[in-house]
Amino acid sequence: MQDTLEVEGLTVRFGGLVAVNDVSFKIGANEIVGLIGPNGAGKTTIFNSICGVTQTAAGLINLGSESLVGKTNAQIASLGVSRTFQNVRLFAELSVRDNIIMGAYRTHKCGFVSSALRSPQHAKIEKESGEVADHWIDRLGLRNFADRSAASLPLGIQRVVEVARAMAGAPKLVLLDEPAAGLNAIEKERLAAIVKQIAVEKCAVLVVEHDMTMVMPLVDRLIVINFGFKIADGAVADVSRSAVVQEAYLGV
Ligand SMILES: Nc1ncnc2c1ncn2[C@@H]1O[C@H](COP(=O)(O)OP(=O)(O)OP(=O)(O)O)[C@@H](O)[C@H]1O
Repeated sequence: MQDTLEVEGLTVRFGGLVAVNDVSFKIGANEIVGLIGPNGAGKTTIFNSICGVTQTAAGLINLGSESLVGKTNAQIASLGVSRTFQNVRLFAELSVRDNIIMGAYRTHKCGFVSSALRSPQHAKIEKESGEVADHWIDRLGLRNFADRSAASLPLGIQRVVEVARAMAGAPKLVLLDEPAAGLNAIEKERLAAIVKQIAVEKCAVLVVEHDMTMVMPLVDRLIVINFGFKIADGAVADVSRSAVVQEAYLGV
């Protein structure tokens, strides 16, 4: 079976600095993979390359049969890559439901004129997007918050809303950028359970996270980056036993 994401020989340069050096990995559907490494290792740069935010110097990034290299962030999103942010980026004044509807809209191509004139096509999209939002509200336990503004909610709930918004776009790949940042232990546990649920949706998940207490039980596999190089890729137990990883990452 074809992998959802295939990264081959990815290299990214910032002037003279090689931030990502010939990195290759694959992620299959339903797989949750952690991307870890010390500060400045190159994790965010890999993330941003997949999203089309950072220009690559060399290598392939394929989502199924589609090449993502050279595509814009918006094109990549419409091909099926969703993400959440370390600093939650919701529409603060909009309700939880409307935030999630925004995620569902992304899958539709309805022009400005059609929207402005409230054409039958636009009405249909609006109805479908509402149904998708309600599905994710119920699925991720957000019903009690659906009509509240995003800004009025605790960070732990806002992160769940971001995941729901990402899922409403029916992605093939979800990128989670430090989802545990700022959460307490209970919120982390709840979010980890939710991430496990979304992987069941034939969705591949790539998580950048420093918090090992959240990552270890969550992921199927760990990829470790150090100074731009991939130094390990395997099951959590194997990677955490690796001498190279312990030396580089844990400073042992
Ligand atoms: N826009 C940029 N211009 C120049 N250098 C950059 C840029 N973005 C990142 N870098 C450098 O590239 C290297 C990799 O950075 P990156 O942010 O990808 O690491 P990281 O593993 O995500 O680190 P952290 O865990 O601290 O977020 C670092 O040396 C960083 O200083």
